[in-house]
Amino acid sequence: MTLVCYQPSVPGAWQGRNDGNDPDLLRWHQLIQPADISRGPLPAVPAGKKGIAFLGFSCDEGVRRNGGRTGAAAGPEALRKACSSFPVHFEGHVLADAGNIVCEGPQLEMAQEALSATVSHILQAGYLPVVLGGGHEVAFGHERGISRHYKDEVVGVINFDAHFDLREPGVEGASSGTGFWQIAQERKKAGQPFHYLALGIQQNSNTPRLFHTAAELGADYLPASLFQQKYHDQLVGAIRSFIQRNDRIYLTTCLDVFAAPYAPGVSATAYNGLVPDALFLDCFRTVLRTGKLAGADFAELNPSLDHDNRTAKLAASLVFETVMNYFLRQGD
Ligand SMILES: N=CN[C@@H](CCC(=O)O)C(=O)O
Ligand SMILES: [Mn+2]
Ligand SMILES: [Mn+2]
Repeated sequence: MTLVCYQPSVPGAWQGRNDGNDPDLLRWHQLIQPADISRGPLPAVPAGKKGIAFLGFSCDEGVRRNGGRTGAAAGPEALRKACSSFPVHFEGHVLADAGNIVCEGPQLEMAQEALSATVSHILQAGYLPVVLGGGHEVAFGHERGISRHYKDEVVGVINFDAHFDLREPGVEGASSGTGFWQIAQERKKAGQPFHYLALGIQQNSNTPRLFHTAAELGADYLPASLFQQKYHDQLVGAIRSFIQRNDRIYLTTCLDVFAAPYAPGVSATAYNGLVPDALFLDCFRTVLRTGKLAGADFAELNPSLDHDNRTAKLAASLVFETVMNYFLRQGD
């Protein structure tokens, strides 16, 4: 595959604790298969098994254009490190590392196009793409790649985020805050519906204009204030009914949806964000267990602002959830 902005995974990206080579001692770094997809195909997935391909999106330009605190370009590297020592609780399934799409300087649109092409290549190879951001401008490229692959299907977008990211591009163009508005426009052009569910929206982080745009575009959202145990059934019910309206689901998690003590390593921290507790996990797993998941990503990790790697570890735990639920989901 010919690719711009592409770098294969660097040697040493996956390193961690080693307890030995017996199958019941293995960790992800011992099993992951690095692939240079500019030179050859991803490894074949054995019959009856599943594959997940990680892809880094190393980019600061979206957050820079959005006036935020840059540093998310180092997110993929930190996330790989934080995932490296996870134990292997599955057999026969393939974890591959497809490398990185790198945004050089201001070339955001080119990097997003490369991301889109690579995501659709990964899907074509029978893998689930799990994209490691990067700022939330990762969403536009990732979703375009999924929609490119699932041309005739309805792809719903589920975004765990404090923000709508429904801004219209400004003088500098697209940014980390415009992704879902851009997706809505593309859907309109193609005569397709825009199905968008934002979870964890903060009133104190979104202008009335953004709430208005959300209403105009027919976006669904559940505010952060609803994330209380007493609303458990309402939350899970709303997520389930959104999923039912779609053939495929693109899941994106903006790490600033979490409260600052859990996620200090993001551009825009939220003092009153979600707590990554059992209630959140139930909501997150409801999406992962649908059988419709077409891709997942984790955005806005900024290692230069992190404390004790806690944001990286939280994001890595969600990657672990994604892998476990995708590989071990019953009924397919
Ligand atoms: N991807 C982040 N988007 C937010 C950032 C807000 C901020 O930097 O305060 C937004 O555009 O609203
Ligand atoms: Mn956000
Ligand atoms: Mn966001």
